[in-house]
Amino acid sequence: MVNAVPSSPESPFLAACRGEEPGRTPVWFMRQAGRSLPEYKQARAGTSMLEACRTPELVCEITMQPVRRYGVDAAIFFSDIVVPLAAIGLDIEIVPGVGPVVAEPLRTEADLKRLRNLDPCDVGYVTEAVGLLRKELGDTPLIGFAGAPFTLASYLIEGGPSRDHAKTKALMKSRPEVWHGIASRLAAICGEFLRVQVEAGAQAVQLFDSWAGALSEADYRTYALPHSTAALAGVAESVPRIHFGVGTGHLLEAMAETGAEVSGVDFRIPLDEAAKRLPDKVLQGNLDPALVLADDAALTAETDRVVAAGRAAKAHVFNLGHGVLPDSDPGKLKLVVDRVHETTTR
Ligand SMILES: Cc1c2[nH]c(c1CCC(=O)O)Cc1[nH]c(c(CCC(=O)O)c1C)Cc1[nH]c(c(CCC(=O)O)c1C)Cc1[nH]c(c(C)c1CCC(=O)O)C2
Repeated sequence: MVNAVPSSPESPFLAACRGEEPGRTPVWFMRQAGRSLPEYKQARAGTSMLEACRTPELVCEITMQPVRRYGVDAAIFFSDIVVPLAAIGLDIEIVPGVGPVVAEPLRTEADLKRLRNLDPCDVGYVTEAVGLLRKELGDTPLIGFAGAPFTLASYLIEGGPSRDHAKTKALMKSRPEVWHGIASRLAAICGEFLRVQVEAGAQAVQLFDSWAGALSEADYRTYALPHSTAALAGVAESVPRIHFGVGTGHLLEAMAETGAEVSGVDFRIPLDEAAKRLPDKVLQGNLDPALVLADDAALTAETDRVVAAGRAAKAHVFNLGHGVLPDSDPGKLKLVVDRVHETTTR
């Protein structure tokens, strides 16, 4: 008889995502790779953000940096939400300190044809980088991700980052058929981008609808929900799906209707309150990223509070309520990881 290969130790992150009781509360951070790490700044020196995303060895190195330094329970693939848009030929740049900037914003029906489907060959560097990472990561799971249609559309329609998303909302209301055309094409692109990552070996995905909080619940349901649902459908049944937005307390139930197994909660809503509203969902969150800049006593107390509130959920994946701020001290993030692990290991 052939000896069975010892199964790898159960990942606390994947167990929690499935709604099972993990051996400890898993923790990872949105934007855990990036400017808060000196080794990131060194690795990125002289390479533009998009160029870095297209260089598999560099993607692998940068993705691994926070895993090595913090001992987090999951890695997030180093890329950006606009990578698939640049890959289909849109002229997009990521400007340091600003964000994605689009040379010719989308505004009219004629612009629809610029949103062609994503072919896996367009992002061969993603497939290659995920393959490298699976070997490097061992038992640590890799999270793939994409931007949701509304958040991507906002960059494409506004031409860059926007506080009020005014042009996007105006287009939505005055030309709904153009809006739905743009958003459904973006859904196909981000669904394909997620599929590429999962097929290459990502064991979970996160859909970032960072700016969905700018919509009322009624508008979210009409203009965003169907497209986010379509984007996530492509990887349903294959891996756990996390869904996240900022300032989306009024949208928790509506966003949960996309079918994602895990609901990201930003820091404005306590996890125990979110758990009451979403009893069937695994919750991810929600330490205020600003607290990482507080003193150790305040940071530890707040970490403990989030862990305690998370016990009300079906299962809890500890995270920040939004991405790591660039001024964060990596030592403080390590303190958070260690505290969560020490206080929750069964
Ligand atoms: C809205 C959004 C974007 N990109 C992303 C979102 C959704 C998440 C969120 O709400 O923050 C998603 C993203 N962007 C990046 C990741 C990598 C994985 C991770 O560690 O989380 C992820 C998951 C790398 C990145 N994406 C970007 C950086 C900084 C680039 C640099 O180092 O110069 C990183 C590490 C650039 C980027 N790209 C974007 C912005 C707003 C910026 C910041 C611009 C700046 O302040 O310089 C668009």
